[in-house]
Amino acid sequence: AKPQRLHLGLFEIGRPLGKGKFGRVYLVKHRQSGFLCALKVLEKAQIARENAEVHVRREIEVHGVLRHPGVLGFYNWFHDSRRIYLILEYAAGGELYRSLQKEGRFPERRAAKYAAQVAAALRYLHSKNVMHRDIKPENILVGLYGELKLADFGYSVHSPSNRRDTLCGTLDYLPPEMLAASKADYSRAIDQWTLGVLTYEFLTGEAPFEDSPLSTKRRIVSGDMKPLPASVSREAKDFVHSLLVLDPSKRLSFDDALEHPWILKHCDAE
Ligand SMILES: Cc1cc(Nc2nc(/C=C/c3ccccc3)nc3cc(N4CCN(C)CC4)ccc23)n[nH]1
Repeated sequence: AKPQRLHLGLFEIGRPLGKGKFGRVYLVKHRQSGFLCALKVLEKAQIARENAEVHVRREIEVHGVLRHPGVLGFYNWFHDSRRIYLILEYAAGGELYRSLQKEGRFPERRAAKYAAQVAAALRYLHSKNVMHRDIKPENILVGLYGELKLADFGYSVHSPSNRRDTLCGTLDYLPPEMLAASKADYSRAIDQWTLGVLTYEFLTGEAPFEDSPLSTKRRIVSGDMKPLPASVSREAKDFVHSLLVLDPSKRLSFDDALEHPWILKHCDAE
């Protein structure tokens, strides 16, 4: 049969799940199949007011090509005169940051599993030359089986495959380092740092450099993170410290992170 155009009538609207910047997210059921999805409703007027057309276009363009168990599914989208509708995967476990808030911090086994899932999802994003740029517990949802799903690709961009094609004019005068690391490498290093911050937060319930605004900056640039509690294992400390390295080129790669003793200790035995 000819695939019919998508419209709101195809869905039975359920409870609101949350309110984002440009509109609400609802739990909905696709009437025909009974399939549960999350419908993200964006008000066009609100998008225009915030001059966020590019932002929304990017979210659709970037999220639309991603398919990975650690990335929230983006099924399709449609619009009418007043709104844009994104049909997204329904993650039945809710928001990760609420679990972290409620439990204070996670046991090491759970923190290690989560860190491995985020590392695998980030490695996938980079294989697609996508930089998320906004990884934090607030942007991570939990699936039905407790698996993590990176969500909210509004800030993400397709990082150019390498700096060369973003440079105009001759390459002759460029210093080696400008040609050496491609943009993707830089964004990889950014997400490696973020994985370190996230893992620290899983283990302690706090961010490693959390302080008053001024001293947070000072702490970050000097790599002066708040010490992990003595109760945290040596392997966990080593994992976090291998990611929160000031020199971007010296941070643990996602491949190495997934082979780290702390991860293998907790992730082998399913
Ligand atoms: C896009 C999406 C969301 C989603 N699932 C859920 N989103 C949000 C909160 C969503 C939200 C959206 C915008 C702004 C703020 C929050 N809250 C949820 C809460 C859930 N429950 C059921 C599980 N309980 C432990 C906590 C409450 C389940 C799924 C949720 N799947 N796909």
